[in-house]
Amino acid sequence: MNVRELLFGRGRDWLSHTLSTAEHASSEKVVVLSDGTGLQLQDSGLLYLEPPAGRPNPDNESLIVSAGIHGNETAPIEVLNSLLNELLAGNWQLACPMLLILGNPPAMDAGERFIEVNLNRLFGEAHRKPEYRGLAEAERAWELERACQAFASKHPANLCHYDLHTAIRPSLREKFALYPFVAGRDVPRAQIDFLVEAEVDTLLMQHREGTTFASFSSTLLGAESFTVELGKARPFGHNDLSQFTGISNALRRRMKGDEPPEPDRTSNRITVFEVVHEILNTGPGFRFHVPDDVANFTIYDPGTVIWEDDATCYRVGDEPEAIVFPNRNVPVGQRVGLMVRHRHRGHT
Ligand SMILES: O=C(O)CCC(=O)N[C@@H](CCC(=O)O)C(=O)O
Ligand SMILES: [Zn+2]
Repeated sequence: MNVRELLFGRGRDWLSHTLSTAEHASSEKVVVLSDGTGLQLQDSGLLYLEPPAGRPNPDNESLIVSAGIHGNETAPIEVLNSLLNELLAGNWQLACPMLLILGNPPAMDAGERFIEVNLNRLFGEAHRKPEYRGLAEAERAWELERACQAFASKHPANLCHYDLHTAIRPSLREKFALYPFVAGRDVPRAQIDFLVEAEVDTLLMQHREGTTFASFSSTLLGAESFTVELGKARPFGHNDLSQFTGISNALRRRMKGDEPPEPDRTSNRITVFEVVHEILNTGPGFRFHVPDDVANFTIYDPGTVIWEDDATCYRVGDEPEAIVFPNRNVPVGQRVGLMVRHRHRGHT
């Protein structure tokens, strides 16, 4: 049996193993590759990797890379699975400690965004709310938090987390990253370089703390974290993986600990937006005036009414604003969309 089969079973890889164990906890397994890299399958979709002692880790960094937090966002899942298959086949060697996560196995198996509740709204303290008690997604959020906390305590230096997604709508800016809000910080230059290397050309700065996975790892683990949107969500078997080589190559380079490419500092490499307003479903009187089929980053002129209810009417302010993640089908209290505009200040 090769290492892959020892970890995941005959004929399986990480993805097929995760789908096959979607409904139950998988037993913990540990294997060591011939080069000394250790792998510990902690649970379904939860894999810890550690290079052998003494292997150079040039930037002394540790990586958390997650996909499948939404089960129907399949391309990033396939990207991570392929990178792991390459590593297990001995095509390259791992330089840094890493936690790889496929977030919501039952939703992946069902081809759905989530089963009972959106996992990416349950991090931080949110999974403890009474209304989520007993739900599998609340348990999973807590399990992922504990795994990340254990990883961060063991490898606190230069912790980075990339939470990979694809979007429901088409997007006028196809690949973009969201930077969770943490008071008083700005995006490090090396992170911008990495996003550009991954062919992500748009960055959206959040305006307040959230309950997403990336927000949790930024705020509570002190990680440099991003939610990275890589294109449109499609079912397994319908992705054109040639559209994802940017992120795949950039992540592989980081995992191997290779030098980054020389950044081109002469051009405007990334366009920065900031969130100016988060639209929430306010309940029965809520009316959302953005059509269902509108693309992310569609621009609205000043004065346009975006949503209203019996007490409030939100109009675009003095400068044009764009809509991101419009989705009227969310429970009361949850996000229907983000209004964003170009950020004036900043080098990035
Ligand atoms: O396309 C959509 O409407 C959602 C795509 C998606 O899952 N995006 C993340 C963004 C997380 C963040 O706001 O940082 C999400 O909604 O959870
Ligand atoms: Zn998503």
